[in-house]
Amino acid sequence: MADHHAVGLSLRGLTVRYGGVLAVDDVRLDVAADSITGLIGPNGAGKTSLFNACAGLVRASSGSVELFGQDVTRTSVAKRARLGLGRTFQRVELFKTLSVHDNIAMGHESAYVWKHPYSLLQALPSERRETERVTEQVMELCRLTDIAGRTAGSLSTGQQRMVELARVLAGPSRLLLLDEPSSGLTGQERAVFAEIVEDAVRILGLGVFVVEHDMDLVARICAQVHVLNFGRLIFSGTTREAMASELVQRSYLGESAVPEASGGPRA
Ligand SMILES: Nc1ncnc2c1ncn2[C@@H]1O[C@H](COP(=O)(O)OP(=O)(O)OP(=O)(O)O)[C@@H](O)[C@H]1O
Repeated sequence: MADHHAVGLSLRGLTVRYGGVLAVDDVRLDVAADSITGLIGPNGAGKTSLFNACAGLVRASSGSVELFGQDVTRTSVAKRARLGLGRTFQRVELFKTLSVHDNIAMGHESAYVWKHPYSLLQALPSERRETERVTEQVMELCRLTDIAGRTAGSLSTGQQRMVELARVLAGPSRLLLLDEPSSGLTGQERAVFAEIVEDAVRILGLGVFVVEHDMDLVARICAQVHVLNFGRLIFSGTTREAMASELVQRSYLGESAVPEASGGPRA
């Protein structure tokens, strides 16, 4: 990684085992705090396991995870979230009967609910005003203002993904883990999603670490990529370098997944 980038997430010797399965094997990588970094690799390469180890959902068998310079290897999911780690999941999970606005507001309230563990009703007026301000800002950023009153359950998959992103952005996150954010999105929605993530990074000053199979999207938004294969890190560099790397091509990209200059068919 270029020296001028502050590091958001730093993995050293990270290893994840499930019984006899070595899912993540001695991975060392850095994720910038102020740009978008991709994590790619074939099915079963260990991408989700690596993400889960970053978030604290699975335990590292060995090695370490640092978040903004603080060792969080043995820290709970909730504590990592409070330290600024946010994540979205492959399957969107929203409160289906609540409005878009209220889903996003809850993303902000969850940041201080631990201060008032018994009831959200104890939130101070100043906290409520702040929740409203942040919710409006994030809805605007994610282009959701027009559908603020709709219930989440009535939205298309693409819209639900935007709401999920907005909900995470409304929280205290400074570094986001996005797991296959483009799955279920149309081509048009992918383009909009890419713009929104880029806007969020620029305007809110975030780092993003994204697992994504759509190489067009990766090539468009990621400054750096890390490539996993059989749990091992086989490449780190710019997306352009990854596309040009024979090792990456051979182990992962194949012909059909390489985006064509003309924007040809996707894999
Ligand atoms: N809970 C588990 N118990 C046992 N083995 C697991 C478990 N989760 C994942 N694995 C195995 O660990 C390896 C890495 O899986 P992982 O899901 O992390 O890969 P991935 O790159 O995210 O794959 P995909 O792109 O298909 O989501 C695979 O061999 C998988 O079968």
